[in-house]
Amino acid sequence: MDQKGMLSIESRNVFNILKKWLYTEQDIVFRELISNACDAIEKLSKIKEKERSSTVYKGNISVKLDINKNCLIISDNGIGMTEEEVQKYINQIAFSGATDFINNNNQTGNDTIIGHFGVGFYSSFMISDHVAIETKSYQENEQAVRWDCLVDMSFSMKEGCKSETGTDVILYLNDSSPYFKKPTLIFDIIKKYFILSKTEIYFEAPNIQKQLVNITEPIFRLNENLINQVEMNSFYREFFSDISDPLFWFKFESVDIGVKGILFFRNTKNNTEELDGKIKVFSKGVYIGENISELIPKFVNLQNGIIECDNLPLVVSRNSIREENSKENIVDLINECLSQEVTIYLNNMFEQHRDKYEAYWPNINAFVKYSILQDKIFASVMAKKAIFMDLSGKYYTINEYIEKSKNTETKEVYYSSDAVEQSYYIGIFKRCGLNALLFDHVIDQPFMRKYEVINPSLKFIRIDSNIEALFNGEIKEEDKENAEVVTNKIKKFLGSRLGNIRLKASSLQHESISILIINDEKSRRLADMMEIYGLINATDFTARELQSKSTLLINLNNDIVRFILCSDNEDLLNIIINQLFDLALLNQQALEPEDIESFVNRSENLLIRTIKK
Ligand SMILES: Nc1ncnc2c1ncn2[C@@H]1O[C@H](COP(=O)(O)OP(=O)(O)OP(=O)(O)O)[C@@H](O)[C@H]1O
Repeated sequence: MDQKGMLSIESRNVFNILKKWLYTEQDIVFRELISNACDAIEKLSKIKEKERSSTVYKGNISVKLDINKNCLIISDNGIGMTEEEVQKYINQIAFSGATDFINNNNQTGNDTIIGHFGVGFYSSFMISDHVAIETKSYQENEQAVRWDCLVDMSFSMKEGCKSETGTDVILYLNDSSPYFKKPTLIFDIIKKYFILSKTEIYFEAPNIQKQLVNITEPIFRLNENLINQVEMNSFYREFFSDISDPLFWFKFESVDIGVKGILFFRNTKNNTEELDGKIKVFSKGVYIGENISELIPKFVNLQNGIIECDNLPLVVSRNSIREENSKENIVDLINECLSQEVTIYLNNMFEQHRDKYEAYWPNINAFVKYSILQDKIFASVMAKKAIFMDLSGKYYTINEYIEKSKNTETKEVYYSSDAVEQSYYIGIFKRCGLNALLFDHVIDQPFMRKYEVINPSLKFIRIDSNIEALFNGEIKEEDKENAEVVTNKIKKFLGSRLGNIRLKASSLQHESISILIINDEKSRRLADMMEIYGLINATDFTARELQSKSTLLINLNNDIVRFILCSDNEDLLNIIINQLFDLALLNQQALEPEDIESFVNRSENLLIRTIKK
């Protein structure tokens, strides 16, 4: 029973296996055949280089849809094949000429020859049942070869009639082929995969004049100081189909891992853009994918960019990127490199061009904060570089703000989450010479919580919460009795309207404040969370009130409050107390719709009283 030997393969099934396992999209045919043509050109130019040939060699590829002959022809003026090479590399599936070429021509591993499995050519049977090759080798005295193969794997070889060096791959298509109806499908595929190919690729079809498809010398590959900004912007807009110019861009290169590229920061001021940007990855000039999650850190994906890494294979599946390069772990290296490059660039801008950083901030604000929440490398440097505008319109980092503000010991930072909703409190702060930061982007809340976790001694307090201490509110011994009288009167006239709101009378330094609703920061945050998770309704003030402990702060130093203290006019007290309470609710955006009518009536009543006086 003991046996040794080579496994055999039923060759007639090979095409089916190739079609099913390796190739799922027809795009692959064009990618493989044009890659072969690029390889053939690359090989010939390397040979010419080595021979120090005096004639200038310029490779080019043309893809032509011929409706009369029902075929698609992919021609190159590359190295071509001898009869022997067709026998070896085409008639034997899974036999690549790439390794032979590198060995025979003493090439180093860092060339840009693409193929290596020796199967790509056979993807052509995905769209054609009859494939032919007309080829002539660059070698002198070699006869041109014509090779024909049908989908049943029967082939014939004979002397060809090609007179120029190079190869034509001819795919005979069915009448029903979609490409005859819509030749632009081919144009779009070539553009997608080979837009950055260094070799000129032309396309020609009935009713479509021969035209260059790719950009052989894209502007972003130029040395940075040779780049014209206007041309760069128009390249960007076209390449990424963006209506706006980029905010800014930077190029990067890591020689160690063989990766280079450019990142464009998107101008998101219209807020109509898709959340994710487009990071297009190319290997040896061929497009291999967009926003590949293994390669690109999630936060970098928010921007647009081009990454070129010749060490990546033209993968069939994304997972194989990781497997193929598991030794070098190129995926992780590229991922880390991108995190670092973005971090270094923004950190340098913060450190060296603060004015520029601040000017871009409205546009990069959400990106920087999201990235801090997402990426450890980025957060380790940039968490301290997030800036916030204060009430006077100046930008500060949290640390800068704490250092300059009065609250150094307590490290309490007051903030407004909505300058319109909290305008009354902002007004009070400004009147009292106090300052606060604007945290008015949705991402500011999670950012703030993370910042507090990292810096436990720091507390963020919303401008309408726990602010009593700011006004040096205190209750003197001699005021205690007055405080009780005022509180009782207010309780009496507000009755059930007070709900859960507690009362507190205090002598505040600032006389202009009469009564104020103050929320407890902790319970308000809890209520906000419950609202986010749908446990309470945003418009249900009573439910919110139950969750957020609010206090009605009464300023004994205010004239209206003094009037309440002294007056016995129950009718007037009722009007004034309810009016003040409605105003306090209004300032909290919490005046319920059913109370608005009585508020308006009471206001009119007060006006009539004033007129009659
Ligand atoms: N246009 C061409 N000009 C010259 N030689 C070619 C051309 N197309 C294919 N060949 C030869 O045929 C070989 C097999 O091609 P095939 O596409 O099947 O595999 P590959 O390109 O080597 O590797 P891969 O499977 O990764 O594409 C190539 O290595 C090359 O030697």
